[in-house]
Amino acid sequence: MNENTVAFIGAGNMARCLIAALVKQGYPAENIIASNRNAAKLATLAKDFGIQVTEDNVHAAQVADVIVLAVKPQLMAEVCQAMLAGAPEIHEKLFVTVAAGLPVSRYREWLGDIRIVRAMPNTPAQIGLGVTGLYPSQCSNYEKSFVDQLFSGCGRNVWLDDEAQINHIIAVSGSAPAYFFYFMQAMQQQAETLGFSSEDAKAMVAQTALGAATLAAQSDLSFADLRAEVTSKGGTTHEAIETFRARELEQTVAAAMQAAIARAEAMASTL
Ligand SMILES: NC(=O)C1=CN([C@@H]2O[C@H](COP(=O)(O)OP(=O)(O)OC[C@H]3O[C@@H](n4cnc5c(N)ncnc54)[C@H](O)[C@@H]3O)[C@@H](O)[C@H]2O)C=CC1
Ligand SMILES: O=C(O)[C@@H]1CCC=N1
Repeated sequence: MNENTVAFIGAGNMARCLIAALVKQGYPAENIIASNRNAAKLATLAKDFGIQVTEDNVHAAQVADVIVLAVKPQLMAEVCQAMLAGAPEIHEKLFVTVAAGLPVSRYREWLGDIRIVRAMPNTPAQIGLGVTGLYPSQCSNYEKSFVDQLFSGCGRNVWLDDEAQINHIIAVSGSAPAYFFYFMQAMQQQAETLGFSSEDAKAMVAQTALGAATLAAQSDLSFADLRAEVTSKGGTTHEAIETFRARELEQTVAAAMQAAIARAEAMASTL
């Protein structure tokens, strides 16, 4: 499978995470090509990972066996239509898209009756600790297993039977690293208010998050039971948790996740 050439169309944050994971898992760098409008990003990718780079999307698509679409959803129509105009034969290749919101039906309007996997990774992919939702359409078993391998270095893959679930995965894992970063940012700010240096505050918050996440991932206990282990009756944690509860943390989290889903659904109809 490693002999397939993989082209990334759009070489921003997400493409960089995926390329980092691929190269780390031993995918041959010479079989990866990234195309981008911004030459500076390409130079950094070439230097960091030894991959091929180009500013010509059509060239990248032509030399590839698998084309990973990684531009912003708002640019996807223009990028796909320009690629197909430059190289009509590419509609025979396997496409993977990481864009939020856009359904398979839109790609078929732009590229013809293509075989495609919608993927929803997240940024911890770059250190092999990501979650990727995958929804295949008209793909062979070989193609599905190739895509599974492509994302396996990113962390955990979750294959979906229903395309609507991709929007749910956005809320649960695609967008979710940002929720945790926001929570950690708020904690760091308060730690600094308490007198810790910015460096110490960040290190303490990150280490606590790492410890809690690792413990939760390795434990058979539920999140509620793990929380109970920390919470002494009449103690400090109880006061903190009751403050979150009084300010409706659970309802806030649910509303934020529903807002992410609603945005993805709106993108499907407006882009
Ligand atoms: N950042 C994230 O956590 C995640 C992002 N995604 C999806 O990944 C896609 C890319 O997002 P990011 O990497 O965050 O954005 P980004 O803005 O970092 O990367 C997009 C790249 O596309 C390049 N570009 C713009 N027009 C182009 C063109 N005509 N041809 C070639 N390259 C062009 C830009 O220069 C930029 O480097 C989006 O569709 C997003 O929905 C999916 C999951 C997670
Ligand atoms: O914010 C976004 O739209 C993208 C999709 C998931 C994470 N980032």
